[in-house]
Amino acid sequence: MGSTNGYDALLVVSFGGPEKPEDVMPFLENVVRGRGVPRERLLEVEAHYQGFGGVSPINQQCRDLIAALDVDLPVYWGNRNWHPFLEDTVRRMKEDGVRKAAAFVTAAYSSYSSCRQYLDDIARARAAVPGAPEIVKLRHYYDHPGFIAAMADHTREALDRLPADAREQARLVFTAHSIPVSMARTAGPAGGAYEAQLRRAAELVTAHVEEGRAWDLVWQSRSGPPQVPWLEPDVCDHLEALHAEGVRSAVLVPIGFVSDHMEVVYDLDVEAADTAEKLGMALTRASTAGTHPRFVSMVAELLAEPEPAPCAATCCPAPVRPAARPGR
Ligand SMILES: CC1=C(CCC(=O)O)c2cc3nc(cc4[nH]c(cc5[nH]c(cc1n2)c(C)c5CCC(=O)O)c(CCC(=O)O)c4C)C(CCC(=O)O)=C3C
Ligand SMILES: [Fe+2]
Repeated sequence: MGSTNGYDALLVVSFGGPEKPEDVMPFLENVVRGRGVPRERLLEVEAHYQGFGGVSPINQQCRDLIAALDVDLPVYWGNRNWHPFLEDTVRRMKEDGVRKAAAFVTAAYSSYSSCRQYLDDIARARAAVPGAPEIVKLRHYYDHPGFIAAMADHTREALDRLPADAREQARLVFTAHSIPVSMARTAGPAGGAYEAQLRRAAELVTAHVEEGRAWDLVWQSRSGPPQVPWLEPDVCDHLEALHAEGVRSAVLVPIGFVSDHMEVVYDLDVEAADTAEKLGMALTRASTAGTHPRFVSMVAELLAEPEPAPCAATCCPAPVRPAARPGR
């Protein structure tokens, strides 16, 4: 599919992840630089990565998505936190003569972490490369029919993986990365957009799967210092609450992510699965959009849309972080 907007390249922008054990700590230090994440939390998360051989799945998932794309443009890939770094990619784009690229970010929703921070990453990379191409971030796609169709298909598959007698009553438990409550309040042009968009996507997916089936939206992968409030409830606490209400089966739907990266395979497939087993609940997990054909074709459709208006400068502001206490 061609582009009507004068794009001469597509840039896939992602989070990045380590691919060998010795890269895990330097990667994590990039992620949390200046963000007040306690050391204990970092060491805990390091153990999750080392438990998977020091390899995050996310980079390979970006390669797979790029390989699956059917677009008539050269495709580049740059990350926020690990190689290939965005700045190196933007330099290569400039050397290749790219003048105006569309950026597809592997995050579908509004918030500082899922939108503004990527815009800032792109701006910083461009500032470091004299003559850098113009880079236009494609719009949020949480409600795009391609994303919704992919998630609905994967949710149906996960329902089918439940024991037959557990399907009828199974709750759909949509999950997304928790963020600080203060970040959630200021997400999007009028605030609250992260949660509102997630609710909308969950509603659309449920309507495609089975109108009227009960669903919830809960949070996973909480980070940050314990005294700072983040969105709750956590998915594991929620499974306990459901169990106490008499619910005996659930399908986890990681609607907040677009690939089965570490947050999904550790926090859901290890931790939440463990919680469900202890409770005696039947639990399956839907795959993320990944390389589902409708998700892949969505990228080409976004490229063909009229160029999106840039986000207002006041949209999804950077959080004001409490100054680190002395001795920390
Ligand atoms: C909204 C959101 C998304 C979804 C949008 C998007 O996809 O961008 C997301 C994705 C991801 N988060 C990831 C990993 C991590 N996130 C962390 C920490 C944090 N995430 C936050 C938010 C989000 N994160 C926040 C507010 C923090 C606190 C620090 C800060 O204010 O920035 C930490 C630090 C350690 C810890 O967990 O405490 C890690 C290691 C990976 C990679 C997985 C892999 O390697 O496969 C991915 C895709
Ligand atoms: Fe994160």
